[in-house]
Amino acid sequence: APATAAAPATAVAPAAAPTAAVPTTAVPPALRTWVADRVLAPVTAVLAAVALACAVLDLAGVTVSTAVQLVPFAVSVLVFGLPHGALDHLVPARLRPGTSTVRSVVVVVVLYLVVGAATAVLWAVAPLLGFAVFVGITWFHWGQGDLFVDRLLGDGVPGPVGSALTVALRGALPMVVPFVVQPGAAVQVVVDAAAVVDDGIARTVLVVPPVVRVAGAALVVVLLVLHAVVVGRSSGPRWRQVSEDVVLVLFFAVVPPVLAVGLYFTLWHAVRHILRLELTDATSAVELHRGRLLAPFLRFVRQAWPITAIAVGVLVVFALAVRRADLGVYLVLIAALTTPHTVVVTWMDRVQRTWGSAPRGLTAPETDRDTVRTVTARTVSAR
Ligand SMILES: CC1=C(/C=C/C(C)=C/C=C/C(C)=C/C=O)C(C)(C)CCC1
Ligand SMILES: [Fe+2]
Repeated sequence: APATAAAPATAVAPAAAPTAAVPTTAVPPALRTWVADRVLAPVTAVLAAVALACAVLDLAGVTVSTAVQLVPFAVSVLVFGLPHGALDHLVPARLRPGTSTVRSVVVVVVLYLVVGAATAVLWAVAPLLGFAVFVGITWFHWGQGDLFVDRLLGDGVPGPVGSALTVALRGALPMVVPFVVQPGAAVQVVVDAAAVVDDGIARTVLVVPPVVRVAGAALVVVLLVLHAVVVGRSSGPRWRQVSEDVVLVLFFAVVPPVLAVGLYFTLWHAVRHILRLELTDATSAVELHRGRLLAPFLRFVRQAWPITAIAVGVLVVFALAVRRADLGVYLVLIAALTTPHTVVVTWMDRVQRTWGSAPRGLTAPETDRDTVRTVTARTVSAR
């Protein structure tokens, strides 16, 4: 009898204790290492290399052609970028036990129709305001994407204030730095996108007032310094945080804005979010825990292609309707999709508690360490 009484206690303890008490150990170290070394570090290195190349070209007086600058956004229609939101309809079913797939799909489809339509109406009535709201939402959304990765890896700045600082800084780097350092090029993108819905705006000459540039620069510097100080004081690993901050600020300062934002969207934000989604799929999560990156990604591609195809269809219809096919058209579509997508991801943040001190359920519940061990043992013994 004592043996049977003791058994459940030992079986439960290892899985439950770390999640509740020590957030940094909620994700096994192996997964943290795979993600940091094989996904995050290579992407940071690519951005650093592009920044260096652009700085050298700039010194040599060479300008990067518009066609080349558009490549990452063009690629993002099919690779990483547009697909990264294509599983939103499955998110409630995956993260809330007991939610049926049908209910999950219906709720998210209604959300997309209502919130996406509201965004489209705002653009139709006031395109420049529409773009401004889009920049604000992207600031928040790209920041929250980085916050999740911090929580997954157990580094970064903890607690609600730390979360707000992380989101404010990481969203500001792509959304504020281009307007501060390369205002002419950045503002041209805004005018081109607004002109999709109101061609009168095409002739508008927008300028970023010097005072706004100075205020933007001051804000970014303050956020960078605060982040560096708080990360420096923390006991966790600091190298990733600080190196990413430095690379991102230089990247958005020297790389032409369209190229910079396109590369960041595709390789940084979308890749990180796809990883987050893969971790909500039990099969993929187990594979990720074992260091496999390709199989979960192919699984994601299989799950994401139908909605991606629908989104591409909407893009084509929209381009035909406005009789243009350029970055502006793509950005208007992304704006309409990003508002509901951000609602879904904010809901994920709530369920996964990424803003609090003790994040929970960052990976599918079936993939705690014991399950991974059992699955591994089963696979090994089957050989
Ligand atoms: C292209 C570009 C800009 C804005 C891009 C935006 C706002 C993109 C948003 C994409 C999203 C939200 C994708 C989904 O996650 C700026 C900042 C005006 C600077 C100039 C280049
Ligand atoms: Fe996103």
